[in-house]
Amino acid sequence: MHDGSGRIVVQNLGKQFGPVNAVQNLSFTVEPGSVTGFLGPNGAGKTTTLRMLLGLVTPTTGTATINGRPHDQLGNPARVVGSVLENEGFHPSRTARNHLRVYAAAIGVPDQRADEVLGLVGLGAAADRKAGGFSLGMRQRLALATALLGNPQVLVLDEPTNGLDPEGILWLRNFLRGYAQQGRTVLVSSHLLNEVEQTIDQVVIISQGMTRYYGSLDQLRKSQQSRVLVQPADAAGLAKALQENGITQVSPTPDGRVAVGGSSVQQIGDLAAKAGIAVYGMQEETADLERMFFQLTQGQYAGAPAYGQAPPPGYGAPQQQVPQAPPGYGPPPGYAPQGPPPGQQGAPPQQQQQPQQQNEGWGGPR
Ligand SMILES: Nc1ncnc2c1ncn2[C@@H]1O[C@H](COP(=O)(O)OP(=O)(O)OP(=O)(O)O)[C@@H](O)[C@H]1O
Repeated sequence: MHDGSGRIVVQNLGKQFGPVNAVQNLSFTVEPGSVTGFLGPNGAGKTTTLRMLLGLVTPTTGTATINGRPHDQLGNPARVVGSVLENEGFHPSRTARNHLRVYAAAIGVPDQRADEVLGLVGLGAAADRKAGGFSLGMRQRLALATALLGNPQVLVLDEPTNGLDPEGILWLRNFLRGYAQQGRTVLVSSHLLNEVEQTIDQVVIISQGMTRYYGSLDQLRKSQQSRVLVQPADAAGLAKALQENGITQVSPTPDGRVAVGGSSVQQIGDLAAKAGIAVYGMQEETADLERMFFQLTQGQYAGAPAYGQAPPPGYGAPQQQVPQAPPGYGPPPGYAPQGPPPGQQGAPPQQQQQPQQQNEGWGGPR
């Protein structure tokens, strides 16, 4: 029997399709009570990983378990895990209710559950309409309703925001957060951080089939320090003056400026004046999570040492095939090519939003 924990554990998972390494040595844990984003660009290996988790693809290496068991050992898996994968088809001439009743019968739940889940996803009014005439948003809702039939403890959704309008994304966000607040597990893949950023607590970022970051989104956010870009008459002289005054996060930029972290415009200006170094311009750059996501997934950036010192903890060249970067940028503290940052695994869920009415937006009945 499975352990009923609601935990997803992926360990050293790999999948090779002929010469293609779709997934390589992937490890992460998804805890119940939270929404975890599974993020990466197109072709990163997200769908392959989810399909291995759901028993649809056999791993080349490693394991993927739900409640301590691989999918094929879950007994009646639809009662444990509900999933929506990309491109799921519906019989076009079957009504939404009948579609659900077919699936309900297959997993041994009563017919009336079809109407319950239609209500949950806001499709109650469209129960007798044929799925062939549904909008993309309505089809997404119907797919979610199908996943909910078995009242599963775990939900796994592959790119659920694809094709949704902003209202639909908001609806889905509230629905998923509400689901996790009931102590259930939600794993959502996406190639767009900004579409799921406000929905997720934890994040697994992959690229080229490998883990790039695994931990809480809050920690990733906190690692995003703002910095000041300074254009001085004497870059090396300014760096020296700053370092002598305890400001150590100083590095050159490709365009000849000096990037300074952990300091204010005023403080830098005062120290430059004291050292007799003219400053022609200063620009404050605020934290940008999207940029960090891009850096982690595209692998175009890696840290460079600052003036005369080692990079700060967590900064520096990643250990896995990530090309070179402009100086001054690097993966955040908590960057984890092969696993979670210390203390991040199993972090307690942080829920902030209450579920709202579940019948608005997302291409609802027309
Ligand atoms: N059945 C298959 N046979 C051969 N190669 C495959 C197969 N399935 C996936 N791949 C390859 O594995 C890699 C990862 O694909 P996957 O679909 O898992 O990525 P993804 O992150 O889900 O991308 P997307 O966001 O575009 O759906 C890609 O290079 C893809 O072409």
